Amino acid sequence: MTILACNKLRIQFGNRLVLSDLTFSIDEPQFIGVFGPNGAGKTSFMKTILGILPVQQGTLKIFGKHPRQVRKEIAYIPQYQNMDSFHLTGRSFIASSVHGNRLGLPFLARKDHQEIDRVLDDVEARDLADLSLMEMSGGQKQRILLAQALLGEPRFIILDEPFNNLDPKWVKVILALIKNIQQERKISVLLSTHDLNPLIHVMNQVLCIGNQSAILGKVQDVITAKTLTKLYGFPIQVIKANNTCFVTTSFN
Ligand SMILES: Nc1ncnc2c1ncn2[C@@H]1O[C@H](COP(=O)(O)OP(=O)(O)OP(=O)(O)O)[C@@H](O)[C@H]1O
Repeated sequence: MTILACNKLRIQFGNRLVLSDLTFSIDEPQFIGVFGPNGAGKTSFMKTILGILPVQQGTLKIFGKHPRQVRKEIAYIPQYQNMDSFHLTGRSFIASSVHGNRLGLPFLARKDHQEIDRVLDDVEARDLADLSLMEMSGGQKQRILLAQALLGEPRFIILDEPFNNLDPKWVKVILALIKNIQQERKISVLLSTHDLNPLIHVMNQVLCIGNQSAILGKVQDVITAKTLTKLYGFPIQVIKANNTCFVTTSFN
């Protein structure tokens, strides 16, 4: 079954055209990295998949349906989440959305507690269950957010720049967890980042967004100096070495 299909999709805010004529499909569960300059439309595209932003022109189908019809099957970790203001433990934070609601602590049945334990185990975070969010590091909070996203066993997970302010060790840990879950459950992951390098060996395909358009393809086909320089409108170098490639800029 086709997972995601866009046909001549256009995203626009008033007169500001963000993306136009997007046509591509994802036909099997994959890990897809989303890459592109600031303001290119990565978040807007993700919000359109979620049905938060309307499709203005063209079509976008997810699991063959309109985004709003499959909302419960898609988990979303937005770009900015200030968890410091919450006087909650990891478990309480996850519990606050166990019934799909985001605010307030619901009464939890035994099966809800089991579900919370399950998602904590999924991200190897049982030790964080009783720790206050205020005491957690960025990487620990990211694991709690991921656990919350796994409630209800989503078929599609969208993560908008989850690695902001994380050091390379935590990026590696979180990325390995996500990749493991994606492969084991055969679900789809769309993850945006400004640093593509940690994803090079993890993603199946990359979606490069820029210049009001997007290209989906294998890393070796899409991550080239020519393509990225065009999408960024700025010189980008791609250095290939030791079976990997590094995306970099020249500031000279
Ligand atoms: N609700 C909105 N109303 C008007 N313009 C918007 C709105 N949301 C986003 N935009 C504009 O649409 C463009 C794309 O924004 P978007 O946040 O999708 O980009 P992005 O690729 O995610 O950027 P970044 O990498 O900086 O997070 C930007 O020019 C932004 O100013």
